[in-house]
Amino acid sequence: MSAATIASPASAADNASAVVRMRDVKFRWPGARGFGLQIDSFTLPARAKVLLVGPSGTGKSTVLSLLCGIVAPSSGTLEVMGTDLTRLSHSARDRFRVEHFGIIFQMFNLLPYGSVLDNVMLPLSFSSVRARRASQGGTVEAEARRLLDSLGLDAHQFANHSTAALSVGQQQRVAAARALIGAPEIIVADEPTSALDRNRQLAFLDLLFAEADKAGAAVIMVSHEEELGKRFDQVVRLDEICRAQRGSAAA
Ligand SMILES: Nc1ncnc2c1ncn2[C@@H]1O[C@H](COP(=O)(O)OP(=O)(O)OP(=O)(O)O)[C@@H](O)[C@H]1O
Repeated sequence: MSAATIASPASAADNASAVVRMRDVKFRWPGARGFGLQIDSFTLPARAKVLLVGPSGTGKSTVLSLLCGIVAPSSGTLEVMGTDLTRLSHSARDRFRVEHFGIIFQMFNLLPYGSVLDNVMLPLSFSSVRARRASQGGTVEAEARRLLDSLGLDAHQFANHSTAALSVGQQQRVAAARALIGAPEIIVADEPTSALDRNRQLAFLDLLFAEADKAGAAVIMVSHEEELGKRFDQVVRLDEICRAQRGSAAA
């Protein structure tokens, strides 16, 4: 296997300010025949936009789950913002995640009975740091509305709508605003554009990146569509950074 390190053009400087560093990480989903993977080295520089690509079922979402502490490696080092997540308890990882990560899930995971605004402001209930940042320019509601408008969903019209009544594209904007509110340092996005046509995909990425830049956030996005890579600083193929293992207890 080749061990590849994600690095932007100014590699030395970026490495010094990397937001994620993974080294010799091993993980296996439970069960004797569970899928496992091993990541030798992976570095996400601060403020970088990185696209992680690979065929379906090869472990892209699993890498994202490891990276943001939803699951824990069995061995190795996983450093995020200078904190080794492998040393944190499950609940400490949960607190750490909401503070430092904005996550756009593949199916968006919006609260179906909450309003658009309820959904966008949800992370602020769990992170006082993000709540403080979100209120810097006024109120947190004003910031939620600003993000929705900026991402292409008219807040005046939709703020109090139930998210269950929104189109997929509209839900995607709500999920993105929820990830961005309070300026977490890392935005993780799992195939958020797969339901859109190419023009809408690219337009959405432009809006997402403009807000991520404003917040100073790095973005790591997973997709099986390598052509989206032209919008990113770096495209990384999953098999460049990790090997998958099935059915043995090696990992
Ligand atoms: N929650 C889970 N429990 C057990 N095994 C899982 C779980 N999630 C994923 N897996 C296993 O991990 C393998 C990799 O899945 P993963 O979702 O990471 O791949 P992917 O590359 O993101 O796929 P896709 O592009 O289809 O979303 C799957 O084949 C499955 O066997």
